[in-house]
Amino acid sequence: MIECIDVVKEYTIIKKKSGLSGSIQSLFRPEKKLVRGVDGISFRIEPGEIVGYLGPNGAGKSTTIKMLTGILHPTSGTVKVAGHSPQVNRKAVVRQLGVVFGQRTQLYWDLRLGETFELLKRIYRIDTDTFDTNIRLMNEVLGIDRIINTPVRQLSLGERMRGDLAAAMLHSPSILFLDEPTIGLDVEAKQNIRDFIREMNRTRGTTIILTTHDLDDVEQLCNRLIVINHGKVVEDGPLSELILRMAPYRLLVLELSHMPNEAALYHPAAELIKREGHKLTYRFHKSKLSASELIGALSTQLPVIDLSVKEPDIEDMIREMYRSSVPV
Ligand SMILES: Nc1ncnc2c1ncn2[C@@H]1O[C@H](COP(=O)(O)OP(=O)(O)OP(=O)(O)O)[C@@H](O)[C@H]1O
Repeated sequence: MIECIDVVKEYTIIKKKSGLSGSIQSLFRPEKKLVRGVDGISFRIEPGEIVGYLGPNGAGKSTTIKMLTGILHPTSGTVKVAGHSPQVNRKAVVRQLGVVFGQRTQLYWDLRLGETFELLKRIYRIDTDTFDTNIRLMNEVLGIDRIINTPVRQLSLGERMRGDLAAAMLHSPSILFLDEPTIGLDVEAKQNIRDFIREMNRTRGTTIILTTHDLDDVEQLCNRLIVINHGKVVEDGPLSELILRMAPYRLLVLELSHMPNEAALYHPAAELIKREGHKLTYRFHKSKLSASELIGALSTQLPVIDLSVKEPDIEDMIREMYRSSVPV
């Protein structure tokens, strides 16, 4: 459904020279340099997937999305969306796509939200039945009816995002690109947006590609992550697999009523990594031992009064992924 094969995108930049004479020289005899925004990426996304497309700033996420939507042409390699090249057959691709940028609205600032929708109906030539059905659905999942008569410029950030998402879905696209859809929103508004994304994927089978720096989005929504850094794909797989590979441990924290003898603290498959008063922290390998097995075994030999299991921190894991994928 979406395919990139060995895609490279080069940008030409003017090399800046230092000092006033350098600046003047650059003006008359600019020295050009090629930089790679995307450097040979390949992946395939099947219909109905929710994929997190992650990477640090400047990794090449926007460049990829722009090529998939036909805004940019790859320098080399193949890009296919729903069987079409976005560069050759942009119209056919655009019909399949909804795109939302969290940082800037695609709505018309001076129109009421409802008027914007009417305009999009004409631009996309959406038939009245489809339009009415979609407006009804957007009312149910995004509460659009409460803001439909408000001029776009008066909408709050969360309302505007709901408007943008509804606008992107009016022509029933099969693919939705969401660029930072929860940026700047409060906890409740973020939750609304995530519910909407899940709902579109569940009820309509919409394929969703999400670029985000919000790891709660990733945890709550994405079946799969593609991580890029310096224009190359450095990870591609389910979040659970990445976690197991990058952070295979869990922690069990036990609080005891009193300290028993040393031998009782021992478990053959878990390492006691911290002792603070009557509080003990064990580290164990997730694939070798379940938390309930460990809790069962230790609570027979220890006077446990409280416990908690801690999962590895996804933020740490992603940070490590970005750090370790820097080319030397
Ligand atoms: N128009 C352009 N001209 C020159 N270089 C560009 C251009 N657009 C992007 N780049 C460069 O290409 C690389 C990838 O940029 P891109 O915007 O795709 O990254 P990104 O992952 O979307 O980053 P961010 O998270 O900051 O939005 C960066 O080094 C960037 O400086």
